[in-house]
Amino acid sequence: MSARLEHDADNQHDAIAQEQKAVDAAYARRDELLTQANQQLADILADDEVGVARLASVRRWRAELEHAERGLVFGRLDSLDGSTRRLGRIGLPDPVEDNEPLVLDWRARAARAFYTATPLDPQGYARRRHIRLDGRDVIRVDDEPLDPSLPGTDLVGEGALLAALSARRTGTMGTAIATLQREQDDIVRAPANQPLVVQGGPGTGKTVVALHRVAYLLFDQPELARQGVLVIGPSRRFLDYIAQVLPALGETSVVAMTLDTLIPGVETRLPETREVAEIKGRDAWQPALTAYVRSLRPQPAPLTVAIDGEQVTVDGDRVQRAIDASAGRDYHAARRRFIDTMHDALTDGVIALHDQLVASMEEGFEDILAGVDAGLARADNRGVLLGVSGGEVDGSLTDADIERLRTRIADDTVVAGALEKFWPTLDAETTLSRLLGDCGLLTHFMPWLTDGERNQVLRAPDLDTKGQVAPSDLPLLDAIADALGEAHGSNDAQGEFVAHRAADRRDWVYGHVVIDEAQELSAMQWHMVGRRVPSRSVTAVGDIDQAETPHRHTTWEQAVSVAFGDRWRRADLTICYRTPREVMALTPPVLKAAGSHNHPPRAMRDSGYQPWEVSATEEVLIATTARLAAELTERWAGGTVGVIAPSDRLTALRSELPALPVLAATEAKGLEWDATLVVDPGGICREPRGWNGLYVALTRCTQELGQVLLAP
Ligand SMILES: Nc1ncnc2c1ncn2[C@@H]1O[C@H](COP(=O)(O)OP(=O)(O)OP(=O)(O)O)[C@@H](O)[C@H]1O
Repeated sequence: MSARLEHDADNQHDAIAQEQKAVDAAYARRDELLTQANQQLADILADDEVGVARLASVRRWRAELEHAERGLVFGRLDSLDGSTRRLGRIGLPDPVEDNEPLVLDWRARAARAFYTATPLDPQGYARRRHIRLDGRDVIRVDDEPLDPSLPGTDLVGEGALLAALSARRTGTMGTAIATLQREQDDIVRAPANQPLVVQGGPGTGKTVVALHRVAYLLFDQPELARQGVLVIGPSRRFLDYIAQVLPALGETSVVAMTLDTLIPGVETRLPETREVAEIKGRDAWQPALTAYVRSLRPQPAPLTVAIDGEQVTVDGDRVQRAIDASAGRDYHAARRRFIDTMHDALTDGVIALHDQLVASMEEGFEDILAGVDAGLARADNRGVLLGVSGGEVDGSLTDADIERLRTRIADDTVVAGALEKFWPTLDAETTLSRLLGDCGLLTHFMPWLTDGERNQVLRAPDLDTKGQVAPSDLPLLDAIADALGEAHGSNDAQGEFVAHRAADRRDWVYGHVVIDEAQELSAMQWHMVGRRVPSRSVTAVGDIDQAETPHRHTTWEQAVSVAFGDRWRRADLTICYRTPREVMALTPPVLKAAGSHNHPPRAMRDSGYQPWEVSATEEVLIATTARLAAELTERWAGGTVGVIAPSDRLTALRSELPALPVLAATEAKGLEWDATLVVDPGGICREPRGWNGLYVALTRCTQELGQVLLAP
């Protein structure tokens, strides 16, 4: 061993020993805090609001401590003044109150330099150290001097980053808190008071950034935890990331959903064509549906209700005034207001009837009146409620009598039935199905549909059974549900954590919403998201060049103007961490053919594997693919291999390759493997938005790409 290598090894050994001491102290503190938290949980009495809130907060803290077992400490910053700070997944306070924390939370402002300091901009620091743990053992230490006289690079912690990126893929996403890059960190910590749209090519860490931003915002703005953060991802698999990357948060303050599950209790099971999805995604549905729901309010007409055997009528003018006075509210809120007014009007009607009877009595028909009143009182106890009886009519009603009468009218099932008939409660699914099943209504409210489009949208009205909706119906359903409002006023959701309460409510208003693969949202889906966050505190990440849904937008301006107008900010991620340089070199012509004006992101590393192509005729395509896939599986043993092919080849390939993921390009979005085999790329290009699909397919590998071309 040369003297230099020996010296490095000694240094590494000393540094590991030094860090091990600090890491041991951190784990001891974490264990102590965990014991304290468990003790507090046993002691807290949750018998009032304060107790319940305290219990929830200690539970949250305990969850954070539990999940911090892995990677408790990952870095250290050394200041020019000789002081040091260690960074970790969570902050650990020193046992002595005023002392510096033992471990600084990576989200704290003071931790920012760990992600942004470079030799060119050292921010008062002399060194950054990455500490790698295996369980509780320090196994490696990487030092990076932040000395302005050294050559600079735009990568932070390059050694640790390269090690993380070159590791074999296991199929699960890990946290990147130790190696977040500057442009990523800028987005993670950006203010949340304005919509932020993040454009990033494949592998630039959009998902990583989106998830770390959630963790950061909940730390930096604890009040967000009260409202909760909604994370919308493209697939179930994406949602599993939450559990891997944000374990403690996922349980308490974060609701993770796909667009198809945004309405609790409604499942999207009906298939649909791309054409129908495109039509139903258009912005013009929003005003059309609002107008349609408005049209369902009743027309003014006299309202006659039998109360205690008497016909009580509210005249048309008063009904008209009540309908007018309820305007400006959603359908059910307006209905509730109208019904309140009708209860008043019917009470007035009964009182008027009573006054008439008294007046008649005064005119000398006491005996007739007494007979009538006594009969009514016997029949239904009205006499008791009015405070009068056949034997002792004195003609006057007290305020308490009138109040009792009104309550009774409000509780009367016959009155309720008549009012329900006049202004019915509606459910969103039936209301939407009626519209979609009625050619006349569609023509009236959506005159902009061509005849062909209307026929595609039109469907049998008997499909209104619960759950029978297609994915593109969901935003329509949501728009209708919003215009209808809650039929019975707000019902408080149950659950200890915000996440549980929010997930059960369609109309929960979140503090912040994060959307991954945001390029796929239709205009109507943007409306659906917007309803959940009226503050427009939104982070949307995506790649406009990977869009595969049938909606027509091709720029972010077109995509998000529906939701944000022009009041949004854009940030770009420009470095590709996944796909190696050799593979990214293939993508510019594909991107151009997809009609994009963007540049592919800059790959940050070589893998040492040149992409390769093999040609095969139709007859041997499957067998050739199987052979090549077997070779790749062997070469990448311990890692992962994925196969991407045109949709019409999937069935045949899947039966030949049962042990491997065989996916269409659209299904492969967001996924990555060590090696990817793309089968019949020409066939992928011919699919709808096929060049975008091929762009996705080519950029899934972290190391090696092979293509099986179809030979003529
Ligand atoms: N700062 C980082 N440190 C370590 N790994 C990172 C970092 N940034 C990104 N990665 C890794 O790079 C890969 C790509 O990240 P991610 O999936 O977030 O990219 P993406 O932009 O969402 O990609 P796509 O558009 O293809 O879905 C993942 O393996 C991720 O863990």
